[in-house]
Amino acid sequence: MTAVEWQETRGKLAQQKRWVIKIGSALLTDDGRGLNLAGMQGWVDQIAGLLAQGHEVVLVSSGSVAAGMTRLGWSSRPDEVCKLQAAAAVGQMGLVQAYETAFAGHGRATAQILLTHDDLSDRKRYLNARSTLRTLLSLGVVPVINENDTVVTDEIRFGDNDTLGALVANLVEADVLVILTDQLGLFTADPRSNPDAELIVQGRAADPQYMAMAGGAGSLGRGGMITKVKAARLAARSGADTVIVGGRIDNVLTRLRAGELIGTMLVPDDEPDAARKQWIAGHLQTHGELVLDAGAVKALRESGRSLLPIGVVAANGRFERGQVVACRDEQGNLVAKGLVNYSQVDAQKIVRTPTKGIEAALGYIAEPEIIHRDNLVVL
Ligand SMILES: Nc1ncnc2c1ncn2[C@@H]1O[C@H](COP(=O)(O)OP(=O)(O)O)[C@@H](O)[C@H]1O
Ligand SMILES: N[C@@H](CCC(=O)OP(=O)(O)O)C(=O)O
Repeated sequence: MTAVEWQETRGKLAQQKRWVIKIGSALLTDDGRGLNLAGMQGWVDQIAGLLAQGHEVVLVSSGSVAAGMTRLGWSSRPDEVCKLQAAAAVGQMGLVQAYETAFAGHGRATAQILLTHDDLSDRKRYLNARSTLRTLLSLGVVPVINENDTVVTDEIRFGDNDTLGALVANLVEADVLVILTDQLGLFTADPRSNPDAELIVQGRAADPQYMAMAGGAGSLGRGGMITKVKAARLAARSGADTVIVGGRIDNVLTRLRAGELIGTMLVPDDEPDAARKQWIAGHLQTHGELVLDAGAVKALRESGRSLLPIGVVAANGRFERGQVVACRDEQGNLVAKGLVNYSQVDAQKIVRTPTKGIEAALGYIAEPEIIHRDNLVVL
């Protein structure tokens, strides 16, 4: 790949609306001495700038265990899980307090979201997390996400927040995942032990050579570069680019947006839209079906609209909210697949119903659409 091609790819960042930004322990904890408040203020100022330019930002932030250790006066990381969980609970307070204060200076509200693996593997909770995050973004709020360390056990933890960042990028279908860390990016070998290692500027997330180059963590972080390269691969599944970059670089986020060639950019093999659709279509089985009238088929096929209950004539089979259903025309041809917002029982009650009639029919309204267009793959 040539320098001109690199530059072209970086130029896309300014147009990429939805960013997930992950800030790692190695940066946040000021080498173990509590939270790096000055650093946090700097990233928040830059994120506020991104928001003002029309971007949406989800922040995935580590730092709870390290912040908790300082608050509790512990100088070394304990081995016992219960102590780590206690430290996380104490430290998370300081972490969100620091973000809330820093964002308030820009007139922005923040929202704390603590997730576990179960939240993302259970369909219903997955869909709820997704719609809450989308709502927060539409309100201009900055979600601040961390793993719910207090309730997870070793077997089920993400452990590192790189993986969590990538799954969040899948969840919100982000355009780009930015991983801020303590090195300038991915090097051909761990620069701590290989001073001659060279920075990778750009490559394909799926390229196996990057896994071979990546080593483990420094003293504070959990995952090292291996989990960052894996995260880039995961993020690519829903079409997101990943940039691994030094969080201590002056104005790092602003400069990334301006297209500067800093850090390492790892891109998906497929076009983002194709990857995103494949992801929705491929990672879930279909459970039941919705039968669409001709107007709804046209709205989906020709105008890329969401599917509203008014255009649905029947809901067949057994499905729950959050499962994938097949959408067929009245002749039985497959038109689309998508994540449905209502169970079969409720969907059947609102067929042919205008949006304003949903509440009267069900006694509640989950979403105005039966399938949102972001969750729909037209085939
Ligand atoms: N090929 C590599 N390029 C850059 N850093 C590497 C590489 N291999 C291993 N590392 C290590 O990964 C560390 C960053 O990961 P980690 O400590 O988990 O940070 P974070 O808390 O930001 O996730 C670096 O400090 C570095 O020592
Ligand atoms: N959830 C943990 C973070 C785990 C962690 O350190 O992850 P990472 O920043 O990826 O090395 C915490 O807040 O302390």
